[in-house]
Amino acid sequence: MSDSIKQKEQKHLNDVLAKVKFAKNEAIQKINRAEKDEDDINKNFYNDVRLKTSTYSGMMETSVSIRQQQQMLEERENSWKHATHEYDKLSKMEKRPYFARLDFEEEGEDKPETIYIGLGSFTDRPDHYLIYDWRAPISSIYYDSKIGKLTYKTPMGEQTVNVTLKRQFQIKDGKIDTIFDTDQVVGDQMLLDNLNGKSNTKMKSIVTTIQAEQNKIIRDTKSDLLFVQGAAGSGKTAAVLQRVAFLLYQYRGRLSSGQVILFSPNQLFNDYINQVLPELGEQNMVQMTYYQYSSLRVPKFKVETLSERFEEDNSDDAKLKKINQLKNSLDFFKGETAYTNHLNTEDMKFKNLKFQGDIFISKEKISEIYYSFNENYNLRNRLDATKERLIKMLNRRVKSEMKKPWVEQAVQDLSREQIQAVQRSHPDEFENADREFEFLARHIVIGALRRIRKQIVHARFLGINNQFVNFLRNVPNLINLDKFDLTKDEWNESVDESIARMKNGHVSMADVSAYLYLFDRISGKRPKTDIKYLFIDEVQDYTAFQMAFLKFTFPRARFTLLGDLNQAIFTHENSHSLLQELSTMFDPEKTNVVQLTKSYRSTEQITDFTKYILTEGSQIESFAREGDKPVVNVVNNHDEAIDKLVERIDADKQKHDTTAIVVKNLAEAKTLSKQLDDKNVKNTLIQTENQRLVTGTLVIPAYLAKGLEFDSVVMFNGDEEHFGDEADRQLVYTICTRAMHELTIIAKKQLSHLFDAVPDNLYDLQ
Ligand SMILES: Nc1ncnc2c1ncn2[C@@H]1O[C@H](COP(=O)(O)OP(=O)(O)OP(=O)(O)O)[C@@H](O)[C@H]1O
Repeated sequence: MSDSIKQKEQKHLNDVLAKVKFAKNEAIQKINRAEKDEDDINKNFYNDVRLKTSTYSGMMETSVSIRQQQQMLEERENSWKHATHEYDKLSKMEKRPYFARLDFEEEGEDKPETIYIGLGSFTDRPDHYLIYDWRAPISSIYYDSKIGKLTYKTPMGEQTVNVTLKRQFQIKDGKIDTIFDTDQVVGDQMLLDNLNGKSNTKMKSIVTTIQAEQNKIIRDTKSDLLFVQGAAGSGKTAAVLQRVAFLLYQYRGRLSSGQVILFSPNQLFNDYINQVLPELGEQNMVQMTYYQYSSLRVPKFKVETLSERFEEDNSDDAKLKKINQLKNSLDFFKGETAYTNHLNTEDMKFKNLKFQGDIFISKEKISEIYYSFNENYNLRNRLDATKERLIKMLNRRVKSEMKKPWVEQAVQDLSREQIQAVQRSHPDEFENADREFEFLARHIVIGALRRIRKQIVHARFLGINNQFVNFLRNVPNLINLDKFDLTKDEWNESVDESIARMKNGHVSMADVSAYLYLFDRISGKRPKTDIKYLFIDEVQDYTAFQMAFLKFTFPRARFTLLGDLNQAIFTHENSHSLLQELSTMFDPEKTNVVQLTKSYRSTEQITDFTKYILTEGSQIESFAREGDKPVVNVVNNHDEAIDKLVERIDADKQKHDTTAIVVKNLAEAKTLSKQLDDKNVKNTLIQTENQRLVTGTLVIPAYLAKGLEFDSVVMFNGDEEHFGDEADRQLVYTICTRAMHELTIIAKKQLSHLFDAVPDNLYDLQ
């Protein structure tokens, strides 16, 4: 780039920065003013508020005057918030106000236009944009087009422009570092620079280099279901976080971050991505894992953890696999829906309401009331009407209970202070002693019955555990077991196991969703209509049942699902039918399936190697970023394997911030970490998802490495003994695709056959 262009651009940058500085000073003054005003209002509160409390009109006047003071405080608070937000935005802009420039001519206008694009917009006077927000309609030209004619969408319809210049900047602390002019969509050089960087414990935003196919995902506003199927490292997670920022901008004032929910694979991942939105000047959406969501809702049970689930899924128990396949299916969801519908006419289980050890209202009576309402009632209003009746019954019982001997005794046992305290709510004299007794007795009975009242209000008379068991027992009548290759006996055995687990206070991942769905249906829980957008990352690890349940729970939400069917580490072969089952849950007209085939995370050498692990990996394209070929070490025994590992760790220390040694499960991770400790090799064992990611050498089980990336990855025990099963193929792919710059596989005796299809020239055998 010629010096004169750089000088001109630096001059423009200086002008913009001067204006940004000026605006920042104004924001500081506004903040100071708002703080001073607030201080003054607080100080003068008692002078300004006219306290008159002796007459009614005086009291009214006082309250109006307090309200006025409050309003003034609120206004100052708002202007303080606004100015602080502005100040934060401008402070970021001072370092790097924009990253791109576009020159174009609009159709019908002969004067060319120049715009600059940055993380946020900036005007020096109304409607005079010195910088456009990257999410503004016009900015999409930058992401979508090469040089030349194109159309883009505006709120008023399509607009055609002729783009004559696309320029990218790297600006550091107010100085232009580099300038690239490009005729590409988003120049490869800038992307390459970004991808060459080191891994980080926090994911970064990709605003400056969003690719055209990612931009389609980010700006989709039409679909009810947006399903993104993308290769490992193709930027699914990155794109979806930009999408959240885009939606918050597009629907500002109508959509808040609290109405967007993201389900992530594990807590570690939540932590990894939680800086992206704040970096873009937006607040984080609600983030949780499915495990958190479900376990929060069943506090009395311990839900199976990620690690337990992983071990279970990899067990060789064929029957268990079939049972889980059934429980995870859409058929199971439909069967349960049919079962709950039938509860409208019969079979609802109730518990006795007890008082002082005796039955107060029997379950038979409750059932009689519940089914006394006509068939137009649904489960929710049937329950509400039952509660209402029970409360009435309870009220009627107060009188008869007051005559019971225990009440007489309780009244006699009241101390003088207790009597005085109770009588305070009865300011007048009692007519006679009988009236006084009655008053005290009523007070005692109502107090004693309060627990039952609460039980009624909270529908504790529903026997949810019993009901769940009843449902499970009924499954053979609701679902064709043959389809799942199960016998009635096998099913019944599994029900016994579920019951035994629940008696121990545990519930499996496969059971918990069905349990919650049943609970929500019979308790008439209202769906969460406030959530407008729901995102699921790593959707291939979800079951069709879970998806149907989430759709039921968040009926107004638009779904964005991201997944790589090749990385299903929990649901394996089911994952391929997930897409098909999903298509039956959403309107096909409003479903958009997008494929991302280019992988950005890894070097060309790593992507070319990893795609051969998959049986159908030929579609995956690598991004041209050079690195070393993956290294495969086949050694004779464990000691040699550890020696090779230590060698690798030492070599990596010179080049990289993070080396992750990924093993199959937690037990292996623990053993290996200890062995490295014994050799004085510093390492961090990642054993729960509640830990924080750190740099350095990590030892991590595969299921916790989901969605993450590291400079260098060592797959330890990549041999036939540990990964000899065809079912491990997707897991091996997930492990190897975590590597950004370097990949090493250490195997004892014989390399796993899952690497058989990789051509010899794509790796170095050492
Ligand atoms: N357009 C882009 N510009 C810069 N970096 C990008 C871009 N797209 C993706 N990346 C980077 O590539 C890496 C992989 O992206 P991401 O984690 O979003 O992929 P993914 O599809 O979710 O992967 P996986 O399914 O393997 O977890 C990240 O470091 C991300 O920042």
